[in-house]
Amino acid sequence: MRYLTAGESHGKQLTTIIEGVPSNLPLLAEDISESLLRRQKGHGRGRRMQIEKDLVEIKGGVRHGYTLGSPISLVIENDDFKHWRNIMGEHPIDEDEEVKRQITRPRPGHADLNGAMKYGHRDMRNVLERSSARETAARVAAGAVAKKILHELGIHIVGYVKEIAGIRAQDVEMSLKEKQEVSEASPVRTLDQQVEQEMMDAIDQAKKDGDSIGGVCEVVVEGMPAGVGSYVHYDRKLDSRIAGGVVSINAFKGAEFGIGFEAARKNGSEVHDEILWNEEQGYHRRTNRLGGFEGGMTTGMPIIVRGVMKPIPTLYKPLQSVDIETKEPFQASIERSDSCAVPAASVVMEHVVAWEVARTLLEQFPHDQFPKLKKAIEEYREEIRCF
Ligand SMILES: Cc1cc2nc3c(=O)[nH]c(=O)nc-3n(C[C@H](O)[C@H](O)[C@H](O)COP(=O)(O)O)c2cc1C
Ligand SMILES: C=C(O[C@@H]1CC(C(=O)O)=C[C@@H](OP(=O)(O)O)[C@H]1O)C(=O)O
Repeated sequence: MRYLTAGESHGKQLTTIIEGVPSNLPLLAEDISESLLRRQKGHGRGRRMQIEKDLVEIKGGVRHGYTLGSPISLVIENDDFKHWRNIMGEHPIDEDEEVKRQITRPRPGHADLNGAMKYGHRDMRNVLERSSARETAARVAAGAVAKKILHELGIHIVGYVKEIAGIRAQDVEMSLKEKQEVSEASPVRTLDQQVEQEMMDAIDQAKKDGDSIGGVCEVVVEGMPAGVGSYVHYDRKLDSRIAGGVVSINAFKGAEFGIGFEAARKNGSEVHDEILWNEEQGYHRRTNRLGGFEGGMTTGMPIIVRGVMKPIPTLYKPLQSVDIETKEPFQASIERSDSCAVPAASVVMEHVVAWEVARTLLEQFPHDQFPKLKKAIEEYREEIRCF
C-alpha cells in the first residue's frame, strides 16, 4: 500500500490517492470524515479551523460501500480557497502585481528559506503553501482508510496528548475504548483531567504572550500479533517505519517507544520484558517497557510510541529574519496562526502510525481481497498462539 497527496494549503482542494487497498473492505466517506473532523479540534487552534469543515469526497475506488481494489481517490475541499482565489489561481497574473504580492521574508522554523533555495522560488508562497500542515488533513484521510483495515482485523489504535509545555499527564489505567472516549471529550485531548485546565491555561498564556508551545503525543496500538515487521531487512522494521512516519509530521522532532530515552539511564534488568506463557494468553510479557517491539517486529504487547512536537514556528512575537530581496534584517509579523497544535497533532500521529502498521501487515500478508487478508491473519494468530 502506498499513497500520494497533492494540494496547497489555500488552493482549491487536497487530494489523496491510495493504491494497494484490497477489495471488499467496507468503507464509507463518513469513516474518513469522522477522522478529519477530529483533527480539526483541540484548544489552541487559530482562526483557520473556523473556516474549514473537512469532509471527504470519495472520487474513485469504492462502490456501494466496498473498496474495489483499484486506487482510492479522496478529495477534501479548502473552504478558505474562496478568499484566496486571486492569489492561488492557476493562471499567470500581471507581473507588477506578482512582485507586489511576493513573500520574500522567510519565517524561522518554517520550510520557507530552504525550500525557496531548493526550488529556486523568489516568492516563498510557492513553498509555504505546500509545507503547511494543512497537508496533514490529506494524510489523516489515508490513515483513516488504514484504521478501517486495522479495525476489521481486530487491531485498535488511539492517540492522545501526554505533555504540553512541560505539563505532563499522569499514566492512567484505562481500556483503549475508554482512552478514545476520554481524549475525545478533552479540549486538549489528554487522558488526565487533573492537568487539562493547566494545559489550556498554558496555551492561553502562550497566545497572550504572542508565543507558541509544543508537547508530546502518545499513540497506543492494541491487538497486533507478534512477529509483524522484520529483523531481516532494515527498511521493513516496523518500529523504524513508525518512527520515520512520526518524524515526518510537520513540527515533529523525535519519537520513542515504551520507556524510550529513559532506557539510557537504566540497567538491562530494568528494561527488558520477561517472557511468560499460559494456555489462555499464549506468549506474553510481564512488562511492556520496550513498547511492543523487539528486533524490528511486534512482540504482541501493545505498541506504545510517543512523538515530540516543537512549538509552532509562526509567532506573534516576531523573530528576526532576513528579506531575500533586500538582505535587510526584519522582524516577521503575521496575521494568524495556531498557538498550539499538539492536540490536533495527536490525531495526525494516530493516523500516521495506523498507516505504517496497516501497510506493513499488507506487505507481510499480501492479498488482493480483504476477506482473504483477514483469514490469513486469523490463521497466523492461531499459529503463533500454539507456537
Ligand atoms: C496540526 C498542525 C498544525 C500546525 N499549525 C501551524 C500553524 O498554524 N502555524 C505554524 O507556523 N506552524 C504550524 N504547524 C507546524 C508547521 O507546519 C511546521 O513547523 C513547518 O511546516 C516546518 O516543518 P518542521 O517543523 O517539520 O521543520 C502545524 C503543524 C501541525 C502538525
Ligand atoms: C490549515 C491547517 O493548519 C494550518 C497549518 C499552518 C502551517 O504553517 O503549518 C498554518 C495555518 O494556516 P493558515 O496560515 O491558513 O492559518 C494553520 O491553520 C490545518 O491544519 O488544516
